[in-house]
Order: sequence, then C-alpha cells, then structure tokens
Amino acid sequence: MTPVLRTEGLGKAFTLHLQGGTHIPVLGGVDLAVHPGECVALWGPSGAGKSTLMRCLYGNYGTGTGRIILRHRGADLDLATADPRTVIEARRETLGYVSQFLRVIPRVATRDIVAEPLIARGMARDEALARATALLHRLNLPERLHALPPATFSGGEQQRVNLARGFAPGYPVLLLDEPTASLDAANRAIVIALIREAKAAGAAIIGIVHDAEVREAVADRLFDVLPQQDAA
Ligand SMILES: Nc1ncnc2c1ncn2[C@@H]1O[C@H](COP(=O)(O)OP(=O)(O)OP(=O)(O)O)[C@@H](O)[C@H]1O
Repeated sequence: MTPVLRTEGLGKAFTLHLQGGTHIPVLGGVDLAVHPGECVALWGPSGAGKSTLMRCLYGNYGTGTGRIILRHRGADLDLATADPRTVIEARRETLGYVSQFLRVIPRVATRDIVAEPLIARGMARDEALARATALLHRLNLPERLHALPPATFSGGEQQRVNLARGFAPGYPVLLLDEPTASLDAANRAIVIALIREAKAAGAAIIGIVHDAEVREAVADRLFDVLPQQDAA
C-alpha cells in the first residue's frame, strides 16, 4: 500500500544567530512512512526532536535536507519545497494538526473555531455548525461555552476545542501533538475512540503520545526519533 505521508532523508538543524551562530543538529536521515488507517507514535527521549519533526511535517519549520512527500489530490506533493499557497491548500484538504495548545483567535466563538475548517472545505455553514456542536458535546464541552471565545477556558477545555477542530473535517492525514495531555480519564477515553474511528475511516495518524495507556490503545507501531548526538 502507498504511504500517504513519508519522509526521505529528512534533516533539520537550528542555527542560533543571536548565540554566535551556534548550530544545533536535531533531525538527520529520518525515513518515516505512514499508511492509511494506521497510527504511528513518535518515540524518543525528551529533546530528541519529536515536536520538531511534527512541525516539519506540517510545514511550520523549513527542512534542511530531504523530502516530505504527502499524497494530496491524488499526486505526490513535496511539502519541503512546496510554495506557501500549496501548503495552505494541503492543510485545508489533506493534512490536519492538533497542537498541544489552542491558538486562541480573539472574539471568535468556540463553535465557529471548530466549524471554520469545515466551511473552508466547502460545507454549508449550518451543517458545519451542527457538526461542530455535536463534536463539542461528544467531548463534554458544556453548551454554555460553545458561544464564547475560548480565551478564558481551562487547559483541558481548550484542548478539547482544539481536538474538535482537528477531528471535525476527517483529514486523510492527522498529526496529534500530545492530544490528551490536559485531559481527565473520561475525556481521554473519548479521544481514544475518536482516533480509532478516524483510523477505521482510513486516516493516517502520527502522534506524540506520552500517556502509555492512550499510546497502547491507539498506536500500531512506534517510530524512533534518535537524538543526533546519539545517531552520529
Ligand atoms: N526553535 C528552536 N530553536 C532552537 N532550538 C530548538 C528549537 N526548537 C527545538 N529546538 C531544540 O531541538 C531539540 C529537540 O526539541 P523538540 O522539542 O523537538 O524535542 P522533543 O523530542 O519533542 O522533546 P520533549 O519530549 O521534551 O517535548 C531540543 O534540543 C531543542 O532545544
């Protein structure tokens, strides 16, 4: 089966220009391949580069070397070299990302934040709001909060808004950065169910999942991210 997302020889280093140009190699020779319907958990010690790899996969960080190949609109797209407009299009249609923290948009109601990616993909506004509301309910976010901007919400409430926004569209590829870090056991179980349903629908999922119970419940395999000083 063809992977929906793969990297070939991916490398990334940071150069600290304010620190005399200090060069920090973080990723080197990363060959990752994820197939439809599977969940791969990134694995490695703190500081190994798991979050950096996630940000490269989403196009937030430029890469130093290698390619990031995404199946998008039936063809291979190299995210490492794609122009910004194509990256935005790929994010709208193919590649979702649930970061650990919600990037709060001032004055926008929670249900609109969740519905926005659905509307961007062409869903009618009423239908998108209904889907957003249903998902927020499923994640136990009280109805009274749906009309409020999430700036003042608790960490766990904000994480659930983020999860609803990430899961609502049914992206073919979904990146999850610590999706249950701020959640209690009941909500963790709901996230496990959402991940399993997404996999059953054919999504390829890459996650950083420190919680062993969640990881064992959803991950089909681990992918080692090696610290560069160890890999050298
Ligand atoms: N923007 C940046 N500028 C400079 N160095 C960075 C930057 N982002 C990450 N690093 C460095 O890259 C290395 C990898 O960081 P990263 O956050 O990817 O690790 P991680 O495996 O996700 O760690 P953890 O499990 O602790 O979250 C660290 O040494 C970190 O200091």
